[in-house]
Amino acid sequence: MSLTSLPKLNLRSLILALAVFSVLITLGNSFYATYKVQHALLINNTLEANRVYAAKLAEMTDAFLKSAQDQLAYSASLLGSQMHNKSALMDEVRRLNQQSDSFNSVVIVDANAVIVATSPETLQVKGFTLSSPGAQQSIDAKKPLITDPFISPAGNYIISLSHPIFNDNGHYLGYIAGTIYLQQDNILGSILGKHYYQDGSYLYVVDRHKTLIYHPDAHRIGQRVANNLAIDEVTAGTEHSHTAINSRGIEMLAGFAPVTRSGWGVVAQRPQQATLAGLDGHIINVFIKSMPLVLFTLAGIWLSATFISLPLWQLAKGARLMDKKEIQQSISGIPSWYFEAAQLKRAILKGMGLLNDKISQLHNDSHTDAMTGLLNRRGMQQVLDEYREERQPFAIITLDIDHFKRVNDTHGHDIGDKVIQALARLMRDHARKGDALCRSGGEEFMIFLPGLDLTLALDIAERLRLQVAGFEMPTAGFITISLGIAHWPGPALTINEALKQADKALYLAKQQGRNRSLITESV
Ligand SMILES: Nc1nc2c(ncn2[C@@H]2O[C@H](COP(=O)(O)OP(=O)(O)OP(=O)(O)O)[C@@H](O)[C@H]2O)c(=O)[nH]1
Repeated sequence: MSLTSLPKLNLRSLILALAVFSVLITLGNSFYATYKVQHALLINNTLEANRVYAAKLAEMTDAFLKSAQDQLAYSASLLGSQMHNKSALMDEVRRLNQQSDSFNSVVIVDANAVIVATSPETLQVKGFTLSSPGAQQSIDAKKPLITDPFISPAGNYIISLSHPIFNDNGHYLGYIAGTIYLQQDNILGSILGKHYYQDGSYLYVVDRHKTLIYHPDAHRIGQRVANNLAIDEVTAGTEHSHTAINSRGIEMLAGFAPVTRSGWGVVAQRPQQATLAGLDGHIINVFIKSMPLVLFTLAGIWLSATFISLPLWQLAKGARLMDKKEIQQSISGIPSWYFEAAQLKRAILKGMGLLNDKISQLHNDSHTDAMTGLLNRRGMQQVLDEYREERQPFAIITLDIDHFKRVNDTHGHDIGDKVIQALARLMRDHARKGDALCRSGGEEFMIFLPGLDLTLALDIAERLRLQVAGFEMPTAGFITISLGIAHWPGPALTINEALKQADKALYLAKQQGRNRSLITESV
């Protein structure tokens, strides 16, 4: 299909299409940008909130460990002189265990790794010689210690905070330890579990070997976590946040902070999907809220497009109907309020003016005899048609120069032409407004006199004849004319018949000696 065969679009549709396209592109662009900005904002805010949250909890955990170690240090300082006093030892472990919720159990172990006192006593491990790595760690260290997780003699998975006991001479007597049962209710749960979020958010704690020591899913405690960037970084002592894939393959927004005292790491995380869940709804909400303004804008564009294109549309419509008579006036009335429309209107009106002049000139030319300026046969026919249509009665004078051949023969054709032109001038001088003067043949003329009867027409014919006879033609001198007169009364007679009567009268005038006017009423 060629371009020219496509249906033509109008200017208003084009402006509308362009404006609507621009509005849609701008809207799409701003929604996309809003979505992107909100997306980044939500993720960054969540990452930062999780980092701050993890840092806060790491700080709280650190404060708890310090307080617990201070408590153990105090007890150790009391026990330096009491290691032989079994009841004092029992009182102290009971006090420590019951006075606060810091520990699940408290034990005192002598230098030979034998448990000498426990609280609660239900543990029934008193007298038991410890061989667990945690116990050995505490004995070997001989200094305050937070152990790695290990299995206690009572079968609990624990970590232990211990403090060495020395006598006044600085001799090592053993240690006092508070334990935290990792897989049961414990102080870490009290500190960390209270802050549990909704919508899939959770936090966990790893020790310095990346072993989970606190996790909302108790089954996971004791597991070592590999290939987790957040854990790698937090156990290296870094406080930060970034996305990480959890053990179930879910993308999480993780914030993490180290607990410096123990080398542990606290990780707080939220599923990325939960963070972004509201975003689509938010964007749809923005879309719905912006709709009234968008529709208002589109209506404004539609009105503007109509207003802008109206003058050009009216001019184009006018130009298409240029051949209609009244169109020039209606084009003049088009309000062309901007430069291009005003110029086009001017050009169209000017073009139409020139065209009309040309047409009327051509019309005149085709209806006028060039030599005399009188009507030619076509012009004559038009006048007769109008009379017939209007049923306008008229008188006919047909006239012919007498012996015109002689003028030509004597003075030449050019002088003959001048005589014809002079006669035409005389006829015009004698005519009333409304008479139609025609050159019907070489030296033959006709005059139509609307509304006149035969008598009046005869008078006029006579006056013209006398005028011509008394007028000296250039070079040719005096000439005479013969005239035949008839009348068309209306549809009772055909115009052709009336013309024939006039011809007949002229013929008779010639026959009767020329230079006369005759009436014939019937052929
Ligand atoms: N100069 C000139 N002569 C014309 C023109 N038209 C016709 N004639 C001449 O007019 C003459 C008419 O001659 P005829 O028809 O014989 O009639 P006449 O000589 O006028 O004689 P009657 O009409 O009988 O009085 C011819 O010689 C034509 O050549 C014209 O436009 N110019």
